[in-house]
Amino acid sequence: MAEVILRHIAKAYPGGPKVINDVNIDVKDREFVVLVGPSGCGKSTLLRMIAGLEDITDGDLLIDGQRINDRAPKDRDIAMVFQNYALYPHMTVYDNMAFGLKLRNMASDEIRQRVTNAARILEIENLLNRKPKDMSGGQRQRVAIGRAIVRNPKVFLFDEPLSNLDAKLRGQTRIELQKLHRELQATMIYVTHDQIEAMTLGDRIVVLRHGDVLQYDTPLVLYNQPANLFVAGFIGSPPMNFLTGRIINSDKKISFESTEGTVRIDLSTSIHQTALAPYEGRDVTLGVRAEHIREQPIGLSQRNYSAETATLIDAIEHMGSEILAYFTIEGRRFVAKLPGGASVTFGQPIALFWEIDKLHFFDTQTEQAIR
Ligand SMILES: Nc1ncnc2c1ncn2[C@@H]1O[C@H](COP(=O)(O)OP(=O)(O)OP(=O)(O)O)[C@@H](O)[C@H]1O
Repeated sequence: MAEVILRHIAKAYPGGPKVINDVNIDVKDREFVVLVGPSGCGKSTLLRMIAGLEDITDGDLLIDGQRINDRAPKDRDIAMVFQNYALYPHMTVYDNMAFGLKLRNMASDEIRQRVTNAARILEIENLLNRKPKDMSGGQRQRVAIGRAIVRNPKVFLFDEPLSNLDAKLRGQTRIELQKLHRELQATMIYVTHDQIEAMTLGDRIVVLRHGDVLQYDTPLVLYNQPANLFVAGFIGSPPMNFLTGRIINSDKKISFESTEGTVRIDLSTSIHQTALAPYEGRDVTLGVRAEHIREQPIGLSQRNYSAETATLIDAIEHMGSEILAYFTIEGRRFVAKLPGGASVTFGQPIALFWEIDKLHFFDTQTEQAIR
């Protein structure tokens, strides 16, 4: 069992403002939770507080119900894997992995068994006699993870462990980390600034900004029901398209009209109607994902797509199975994800349809989703 609970956790560095404000997170036993957010949002600070490498200014940190705020890092039964691997350059892989166990006076048979087992899981058995300088970045990263595994900790912490790897290796290692998590059945907390890494690895994801948790939920909920503009724009690739405007109500028909009036969408038969009714006359921001803009409204019932939006495609990216088609509305760049076979040409006028029930609306002032 290893359940980690952060209750009203706050952090201020000496003489500075708060960099973590009242954070509440529960990580269930065996869960893989990812902390994600832009640079400086406080994710490393939060992880280091869990590891015991930073003091906690306020709040309670509980592991399996025990408050461990003041417990030394070595007594927390937590292992951390760092971005820069932090291997000892003069030691072999075996000794790097065995070192922490020797310090704990573990019997050498037990050490050998643990190191061999970790090396098998990570498929680095043939590297045990190498020194770090004679290995690739990906291999060094495995050794760093192996050093955590041999300790058999209650909780694994990862601080951007893949950021020194090239794109291809990052992709492969992501899949290996998923397998590792399944095999070890351990609680893992993982920090990254990369939303794709967060989406592919996390059972649940904590989105942080300026030391606040903006949403904590599963990848699919973050993607399909972002709680606010920030999460909507941060999660997803390509990012969600946004258009500012207001809700108008004429002849008892609710619709969205963009600020400059070039887009008007009848919402009167949509799922948004009830939630948007109180917003009549107010500023809202419409969000639409690239895959919900279509070249043709095939497969949608009539009430489910917008009147066509006539536009000019100003850039095209052929991805093979799909085409990213870029266009501009009221000075904002939009992107539509069209099927690979779609006949779109640069500079040609095109009519695009928006899936109405898949649109998102946000209160422009509070930035919160309107539901
Ligand atoms: N030792 C320190 N003393 C004072 N302020 C610090 C210290 N370490 C971090 N900070 C500040 O705390 C805030 C959060 O930093 P932190 O490193 O946790 O962010 P992060 O989200 O991990 O960013 P990055 O992705 O760039 O590593 C930042 O504003 C940073 O400047």
